[in-house]
Amino acid sequence: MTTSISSSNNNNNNNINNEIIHFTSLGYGELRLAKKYSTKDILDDLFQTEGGLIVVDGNGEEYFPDEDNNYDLVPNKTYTIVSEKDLDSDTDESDDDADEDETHNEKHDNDNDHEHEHEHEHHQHEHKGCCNTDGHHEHDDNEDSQQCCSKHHNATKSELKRIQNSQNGFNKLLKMREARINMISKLYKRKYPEIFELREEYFDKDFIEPIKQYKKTKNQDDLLKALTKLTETRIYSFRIFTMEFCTKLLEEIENFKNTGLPTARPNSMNNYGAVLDEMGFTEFFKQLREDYLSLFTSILYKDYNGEKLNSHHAFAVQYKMDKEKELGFHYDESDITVNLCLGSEFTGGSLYFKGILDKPETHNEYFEFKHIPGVALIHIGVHRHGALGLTSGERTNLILWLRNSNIADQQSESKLE
Ligand SMILES: O=C(O)CCC(=O)C(=O)O
Ligand SMILES: [Fe+2]
Repeated sequence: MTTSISSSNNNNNNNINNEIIHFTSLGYGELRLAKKYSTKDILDDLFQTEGGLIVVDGNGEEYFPDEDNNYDLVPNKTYTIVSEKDLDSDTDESDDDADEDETHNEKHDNDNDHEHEHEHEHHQHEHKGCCNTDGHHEHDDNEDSQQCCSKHHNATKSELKRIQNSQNGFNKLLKMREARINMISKLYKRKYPEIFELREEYFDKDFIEPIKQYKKTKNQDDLLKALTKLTETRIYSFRIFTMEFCTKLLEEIENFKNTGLPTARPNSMNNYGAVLDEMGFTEFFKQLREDYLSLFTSILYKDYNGEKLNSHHAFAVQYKMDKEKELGFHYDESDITVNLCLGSEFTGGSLYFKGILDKPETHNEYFEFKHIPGVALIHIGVHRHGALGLTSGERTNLILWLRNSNIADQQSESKLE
């Protein structure tokens, strides 16, 4: 069975894709939001600017709301949100900034003060989503492989780190997430409400039968029949959900995106997709982690916290020919990752693996895996990997970052080259 996304039978939500506005905020990530939701009150809430919201376009021009609280913004353009409060605290800490400038100039001999100033301004006003700021530890010398020059990134990296490392910055990120979740839970009309609750009937029989058998026999070999071992570095493939469920989930994600409700970037590297936890799937994935996936991880990945998973970040990544086709070489901010292809139709886009970060003896590995709708992989989070370019169609994958951490849903990912 092939999966395809239908936009014609969306219930209640009109397709308003062409009215999406892109917002970026210094140090606090990016957001897609329908024009109809881009009012002063909503933006203040989503960016936690406490009334001190400033909207600036790519030329540095400031926008002001009309009497109905609306801004005259152009769909598909990127606007920067600045908080008056953050500007104040930036001025207070200008001494620190000067120190950081020196560090920056050491790294880039050809930088001068003027260039730096320009980079800084460029970052504030024209940041197009090339490098999210969520705790991204980048080691990239190859500027060609990035849309965004690393110089630009580094110009503000220390500053962003400072913001994010501070307790205030972290609390603000949490509040922003809470504001998105509140808005979505009030306004989102689910296309398939039943899939937000984990039911046994959604599992592929090749996944659930071995689990049932294992519960009777307590024999690990019975459980592991659900998985196929692909490499000595512990990459396994398995079918987890039925194709019918995968198709519904894919349509639900598409439906959500078409509403124009606030959509954060899924992680620091993927630009397109959605955070499933924010859509209302947190309980679903918590149950999946605790009652099902942990059975496997506690046997297979003891040395990577497989027995101690207590949080997750569930998101979808999307690749399209005219948008994002590939994903750079990186490792995940997870202990263990599950990656399930949902569809729809595509060629290319294979996943490749090149050894585990903390196991140098594995670094000459090269393993390529062709994504197949309905088939999942499970691997160690620091197993270095990337996705090759799509050659046609569209690909959406569900990614589950499983962690032992007190902090659920921290979004980051580390780039390697
Ligand atoms: O596109 C893929 O299948 C891989 C995505 C991935 O590695 C990630 O989001 O961390
Ligand atoms: Fe990844």
